[in-house]
Amino acid sequence: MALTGKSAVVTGAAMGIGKALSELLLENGAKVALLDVNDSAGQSLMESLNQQHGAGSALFLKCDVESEEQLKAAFQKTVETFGGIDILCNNAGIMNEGTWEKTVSINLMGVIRATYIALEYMNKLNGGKGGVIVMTASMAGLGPFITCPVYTATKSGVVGFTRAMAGASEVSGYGIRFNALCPAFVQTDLIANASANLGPFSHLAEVAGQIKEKLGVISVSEVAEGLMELVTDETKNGEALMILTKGKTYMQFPSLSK
Ligand SMILES: NC(=O)C1=CN([C@@H]2O[C@H](COP(=O)(O)OP(=O)(O)OC[C@H]3O[C@@H](n4cnc5c(N)ncnc54)[C@H](O)[C@@H]3O)[C@@H](O)[C@H]2O)C=CC1
Ligand SMILES: CC/C=C\C[C@H](O)C(=O)/C=C/C=C/C=C\C=C\[C@@H](O)C/C=C\CCC(=O)O
Repeated sequence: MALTGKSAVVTGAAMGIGKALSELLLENGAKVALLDVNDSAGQSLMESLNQQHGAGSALFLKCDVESEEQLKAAFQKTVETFGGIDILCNNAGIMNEGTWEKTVSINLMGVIRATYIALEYMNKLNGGKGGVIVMTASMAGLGPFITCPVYTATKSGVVGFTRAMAGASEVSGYGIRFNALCPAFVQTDLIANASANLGPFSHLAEVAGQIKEKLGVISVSEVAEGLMELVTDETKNGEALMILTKGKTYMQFPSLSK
């Protein structure tokens, strides 16, 4: 999929991985709706990106993925502004084992909620043009990350939802590809604040640090490059792309049909 003239929605776009995803999509010619709860960061990012890429290239919309109403309004405004939605990056997420219900609400329910709203515009069966939906999951979605069981559960759910939607879309003819990005540790505020957010597993903070030391930390740009592969390679559907310090590789899942 060439990106020139395409329009993308990125949730959690104001900082970290979402900001890098948005920047790379714009650099490749897409228009981007930046959805985030952080009003000040979102507004300043929009102004900066529009200075770099031309007025009207980026649109910040304050939006909490926990809110059906705010998501519906943001998607509607995106379609009114850019003419449609070709790409959705379900990126917004937190890691907080102390407020685990909120972690589930944002990381898993928010992904499902945004996906279903996007389908109203993207699904060819609804008159849409099709496109691609990429979830920012995690390596913790592919194997248990013992210091944050609820975060692991949300990311495992995101991977499962992505793969099931990929199959449903292919069989139904939605014209939409679904893929998951599964980074290990990435240098953002999320991991900078992680040890304070382990809740009942705070005693395992040292263990988390040891895993991080062992696996290393990657840059947000490396994650954004992975996104571009999943967005532009139209053969990719139902994939989980692992992004590690040693490079990118696709998860090989056991086949249930054999
Ligand atoms: N940093 C890491 O090591 C890794 C992060 N991830 C995932 O990447 C995604 C992005 O995380 P980071 O960039 O690291 O975090 P971050 O904390 O740097 O950025 C997250 C962004 O999402 C926004 N956000 C939070 N709750 C929101 C909500 N309810 N609605 C809308 N926006 C909201 C924040 O305001 C912030 O701008 C998350 O889903 C995270 O689980 C996955 C693997 C590794
Ligand atoms: C304490 C910091 C918490 C979260 C930070 C960040 O958001 C994140 O998601 C980091 C995840 C890092 C996971 C690191 C290792 C996970 C290892 C195993 O659980 C999965 C390993 C292998 C499965 C895939 C495979 O190679 O077969």
